[in-house]
Amino acid sequence: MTILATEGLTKRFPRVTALDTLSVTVTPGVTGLVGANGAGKSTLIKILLGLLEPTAGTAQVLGLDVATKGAEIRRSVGYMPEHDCLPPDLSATEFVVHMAQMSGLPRTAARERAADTLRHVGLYEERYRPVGGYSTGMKQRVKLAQALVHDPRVVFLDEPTNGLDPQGRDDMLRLIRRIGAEFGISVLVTSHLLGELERVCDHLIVIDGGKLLRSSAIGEFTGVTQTVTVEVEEDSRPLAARLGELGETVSAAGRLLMVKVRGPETYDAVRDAVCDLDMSLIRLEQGRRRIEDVFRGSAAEIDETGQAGRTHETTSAAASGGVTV
Ligand SMILES: Nc1ncnc2c1ncn2[C@@H]1O[C@H](COP(=O)(O)OP(=O)(O)OP(=O)(O)O)[C@@H](O)[C@H]1O
Repeated sequence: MTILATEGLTKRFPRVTALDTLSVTVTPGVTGLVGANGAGKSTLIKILLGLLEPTAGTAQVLGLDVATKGAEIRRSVGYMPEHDCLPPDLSATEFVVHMAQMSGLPRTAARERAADTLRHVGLYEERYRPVGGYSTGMKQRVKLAQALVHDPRVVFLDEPTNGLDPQGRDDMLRLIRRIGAEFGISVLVTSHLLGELERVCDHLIVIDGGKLLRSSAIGEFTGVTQTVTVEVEEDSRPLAARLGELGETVSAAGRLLMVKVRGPETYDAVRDAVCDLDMSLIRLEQGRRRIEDVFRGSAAEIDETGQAGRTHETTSAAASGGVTV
């Protein structure tokens, strides 16, 4: 089943091409859309909602053409916009009930759904207070609640962790995971931070300058590496030396040793060396690549394909944890 698909999607503004012949397919689950600021993420979401007309190309959401079925798409899709858009004098309840009614729910059903949804996003106690006095994290939850209140099949979340502190980010990421896993709603979530999408998504789409860099299942980004991480209770330097004598390639990262796996004999060598030195093994773990490492590695590849140097900057900046405006 396809949640959405674009084919050659292009959006040109007078001074910039925001989307450049983008062809992607999204299947059910939680999909991350990652790219630096200005990569074209919000533009794509607005086109998918039928709020912005593409210059060229086509797109469908839930099988509906964005060019002609915008209103129908918006009935089945929830949208959490990036920027603050909440009326400060209304309470969360008043606002979310209003949004539910706008989606066609009768008043009583709207009130019930709003109460349920606010409880799901963790805003039950404070729901009668005016939104203007809320913290950023609480405002993000109200925006999320209004996107969910009409029981959509899909939600588009545009930078939901923006402006949140680490605890708020963790809470929001957990909520996003629950929306996908427990409520069975497919999620398209954007971020300029690769690391946080790695934690919640099943699939990742990476764009830069409006072009597709990569679209893959998370497992394909983070497949196992040929490195094993070894941690012992004692000073690890004698162990590194011993493994070196046994012909293993070892590098140290703090108190951890990274040992290149030649084959099963590498595991035997670690076991024997730890025993010989009478050490206590805490951890022996096969390495998994982090998405950020994949992009560090692929910067060279990208350059070879002749893409603009900007791509390199984007990926390295994203790899270091974030890209700012
Ligand atoms: N209405 C508009 N008119 C002119 N240019 C626009 C308009 N909307 C977006 N752009 C430009 O299109 C490019 C893509 O913008 P977009 O907002 O889609 O990026 P983004 O990846 O969502 O980044 P951000 O997270 O900073 O919003 C940017 O260069 C932006 O300045």
